[in-house]
Parts: sequence; C-alpha cells; structure tokens
Amino acid sequence: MKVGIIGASGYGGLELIRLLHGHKEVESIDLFSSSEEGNIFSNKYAHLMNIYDTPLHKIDSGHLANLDVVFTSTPSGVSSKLLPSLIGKGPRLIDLSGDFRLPEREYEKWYKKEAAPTDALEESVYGLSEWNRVQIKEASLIANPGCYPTAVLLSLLPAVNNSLINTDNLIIDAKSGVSGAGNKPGQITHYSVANENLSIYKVNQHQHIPEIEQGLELFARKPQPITFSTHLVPMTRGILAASYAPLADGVTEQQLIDCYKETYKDEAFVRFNQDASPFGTNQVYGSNYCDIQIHVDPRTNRATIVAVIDNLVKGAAGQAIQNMNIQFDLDESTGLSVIPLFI
Ligand SMILES: NC(=O)C1=CN([C@@H]2O[C@H](COP(=O)(O)OP(=O)(O)OC[C@H]3O[C@@H](n4cnc5c(N)ncnc54)[C@H](OP(=O)(O)O)[C@@H]3O)[C@@H](O)[C@H]2O)C=CC1
Ligand SMILES: CC(=O)N[C@@H](CCC(=O)OP(=O)(O)O)C(=O)O
Repeated sequence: MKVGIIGASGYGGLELIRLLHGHKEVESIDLFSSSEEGNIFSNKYAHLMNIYDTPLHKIDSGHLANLDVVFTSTPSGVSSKLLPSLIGKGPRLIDLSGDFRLPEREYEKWYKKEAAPTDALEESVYGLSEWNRVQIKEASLIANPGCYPTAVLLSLLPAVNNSLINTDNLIIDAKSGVSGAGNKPGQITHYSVANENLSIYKVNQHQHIPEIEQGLELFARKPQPITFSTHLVPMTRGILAASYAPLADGVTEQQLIDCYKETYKDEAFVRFNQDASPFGTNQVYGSNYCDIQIHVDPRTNRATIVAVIDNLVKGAAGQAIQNMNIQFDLDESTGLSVIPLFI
C-alpha cells in the first residue's frame, strides 16, 4: 500500500509514521507539509535520522490521488477543505481531526469554525473500530474518533447498550497528558503552566461533549446529555476517563462485569483488567490498548467505570491504522502489535 500523511510533523503524524514504518503491507509513506515543503524531515526530528532523510512534499491533489490511503492529522478546519475533492477519487481517506465527526450545525457550534460541505459529511463514517466495523470497511472517508471519546465510548457502551446503568445523570471525569493539545506552543502546554499543576479546562464547553453524546445515541440508542469534564495532567501521554453512574434497578456488579467480558472477549485491543491496582495510563503507554476496569460501591449502588488509553495511539494514530486494516481486510493488529512501553 502507498500511504500519505498530511500533518506529518505533528504529534498524530509522527505517531502514524512510527507505527506505519513497521506495517508489513505498507510499501511507501509520503510525508506532506503545508509550511516546510522540501525540507529534510530528519533535520527537524533527530529521532528519525537515517530513517526519514527525505524531503517533505507539497500538498498536491494529483500526488494524493495516486496513493492508496491518505491520513490527515491537521488542526480542525483544515481537512474539511482538503479532503472533499478527493472523496471517491482513489485513496481511502482517514481524518484524525474533528472535521467530519459531527453534523454541520453541531460542528459549527462547538468548534466555532465553518463545517465541511454537507455531501462530504454524508460520506463520512465514524471510526470507532470495535463498534462500527461494517461501515468502516466500506467508507471512502473515515472520521477517526477524538481521543477522549475513544476512551469514554469504549468504556461506557457495553453498560449503556445493555441498559445496565442509569444514564440520567451520567458524570464523566477525564484527564489527559499535554500531547493531547498538539505539538504547537500554547499557554496550556507551557512547561511552567502545566508542570506542578492540575487544571480543569473547557468546562461544559469541550468539543468532545457532542461527539460522546452522538456515540451513545449511535451505538446504544441513548440520546442523553452528559456532564463531561477535562483536566490537564503534567505528563506527556495518556488519558484516564472515569464515568460514574448508578446501576439500573436489579442489576448486580457481577452482571456488569460479565457484560464487559462478553462484549470484548474477541477484541485484540480492549483489555478488561479488573484486578490491577493501581490502574493507570502507564500500562498502555505507546500501545493501541484500551484497558477498562469497573467497580460498584454497594453503599451507593454507583458504578465507577474507568478506561485508560494512550491518546496518540488508541486515541489517534493507532485507531486510524486499525481502521485502515479493517478497510483492507487485514488482521486488525497488523502494525499495531507493540507491547506498551514500560516507564
Ligand atoms: N494530539 C492528540 O492526542 C490527538 C489529536 N487529534 C486531532 O488530530 C489532529 C492533529 O493533532 P496533533 O498531531 O496533535 O496536532 P499538531 O498541532 O501536533 O500537528 C498538526 C500538523 O498539521 C499541519 N498543519 C497545520 N496547519 C495546516 C494547514 N493549514 N494545512 C495542512 N497542514 C497543516 C502542521 O504541519 P505542517 O506545518 O508541516 O503542515 C502540523 O504539524 C488535530 O485535529 C487534533 O485535534 C485527535 C486525537 C488525539
Ligand atoms: C490536552 C488537550 O488539550 N487535549 C485536547 C484534545 C483535542 C483534540 O484531540 O481535538 P479534536 O478531537 O477535537 O480534533 C482538548 O482537550 O481539546
């Protein structure tokens, strides 16, 4: 397969390169840049020395049309302009940004940017690998899920879909490392702002709120407003999302646990890990795993459902490659069978 990456120099792009480099079906990876065309990539990223001593390409639709897969890992508002003209022209398109995940009106409300054209949005398929394989396989354009929604939906959908928890007052408390904010300088990721600090941000305004609500509706038929809060943790990678909800009437902790074990029993990348304590982001670092743990407090009858992922892998590049594998009838683990980095 001939693959292209637009936004190669960002965190998501660099992670795509790292994983695709070891993918046995990928014969070439062309790297595209909007700002550094012609520059030798390894001059900017020393870790790629002797591996990618190649120039960055100009973003050119003729060049892109000759590839089998094009990944866009660009800030919101970019792929909505770049990709529509490529739909149905040859390459499978996999977008890591939020541009094709939401209906027009929702996107403009939460992202405060112009939405992608309606016909392009109609073509896009939401790429939550474990829950949408049939549609992903046929899609010409995949909207790869956001990092937080990946952790939240994978960990909530079995319970919600089987009506095992009461979702009326669902509270989701999520925390992310700073690489979630991208590879560009910004106030929130400034060392002296992030270090020795734990902060909450975008309260009730996070752009992943409508995406999670949409996922609950799409995969579990539960159109339910959620309370979702996001926190910045002074670490580089990782997301921990904890959801709190009462058990539905008559449901036991064991039923909840059995449901998760059954739902994910054949999944390569979802590990139900009931006993680990502590249970944290470093157990999935650098890998495509989503680990899930559940506890019910008998005093409150409330379930705590926790998921950890690496935001750059299962939350971005890894899931994008898993989706590519689904599209090309490959084993979903191809290029993704890496053991988490022990740190
Ligand atoms: N970081 C994360 O954990 C996750 C990120 N995402 C989403 O994935 C996307 C990429 O994220 P991330 O890699 O972190 O972002 P970065 O800011 O690290 O990188 C984005 C890259 O996009 C390229 N770019 C910027 N403007 C343009 C443009 N106008 N046209 C074409 N390319 C452009 C830049 O490269 P150049 O200047 O060379 O063109 C840049 O390196 C974002 O939409 C993000 O929200 C999704 C899930 C997780
Ligand atoms: C730590 C941090 O700042 N994380 C980012 C993740 C954003 C992201 O991935 O954006 P889209 O999914 O919308 O493209 C945030 O919370 O906004």
